[in-house]
Amino acid sequence: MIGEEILTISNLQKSYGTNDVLQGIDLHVTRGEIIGYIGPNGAGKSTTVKIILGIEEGYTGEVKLFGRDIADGNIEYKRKIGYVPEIAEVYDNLTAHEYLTFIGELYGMDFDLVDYKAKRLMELFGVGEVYYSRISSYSKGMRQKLLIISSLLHNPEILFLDEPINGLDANSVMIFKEILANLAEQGKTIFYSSHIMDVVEKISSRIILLNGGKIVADGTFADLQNQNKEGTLEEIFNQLTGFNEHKEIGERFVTIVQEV
Ligand SMILES: Nc1ncnc2c1ncn2[C@@H]1O[C@H](COP(=O)(O)OP(=O)(O)OP(=O)(O)O)[C@@H](O)[C@H]1O
Repeated sequence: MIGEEILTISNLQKSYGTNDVLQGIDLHVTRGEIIGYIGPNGAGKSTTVKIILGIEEGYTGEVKLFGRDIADGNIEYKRKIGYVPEIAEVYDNLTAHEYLTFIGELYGMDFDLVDYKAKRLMELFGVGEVYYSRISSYSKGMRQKLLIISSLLHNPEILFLDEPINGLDANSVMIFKEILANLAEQGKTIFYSSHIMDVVEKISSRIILLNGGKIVADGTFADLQNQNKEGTLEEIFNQLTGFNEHKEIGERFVTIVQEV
């Protein structure tokens, strides 16, 4: 059902010691949205996602997924989530066939169905020929494609993607953008964290910028352009995070490199 609220975050706060990473996040996400979740290094993007996934505890505030508080002890909601972490631990000694069927079976899928889906998806992503090869022999991009496929095998309702196109070549990025647009059309919700601003600008139906523990911008790219100096998302990001020292820092960096 389009228009249905999938994710609701109310006054989410999280600290690590004296580091108050999230200082009251409020967010309402509707089915079918592609949220570009951006912010400077260390802003708390991964922390937010880990809390929603139930991997990170010790927060205050409330997180509701599919209408239920994730802290209510019922972990059934995790079956409806797909996740591509920024850094993933994959069992390198397995083949994609072994790994993906293992993941599928963890989700309670039938072996033959998951094997069929995994093989077809690998083929469509241009890596069908390494389906029976060990993951340890994969290139970076091949590994990334495997992670993307593994997050989608069980047909999740919501996808959390942390730098998902790391290592993908230009053609594969184009395929991936189409996959995301199609998933959103089918009513899937996508939460996309990345530093690659031109891709975020193009694929997101809504962009959320986290800075200093708070959401400092929330809207379509056009909204953000209207509220700020017109320009690319990269320029808006620079403006909203108050950053304009790149030239000076770059010069000083190279000066120090040249000291011998
Ligand atoms: N397990 C942890 N223990 C202590 N501090 C942590 C832990 N995890 C994250 N932090 C801190 O929380 C802050 C937010 O980290 P987080 O990984 O959420 O940022 P991010 O926005 O995803 O950054 P990046 O863009 O660099 O991936 C950082 O200051 C980080 O050092």
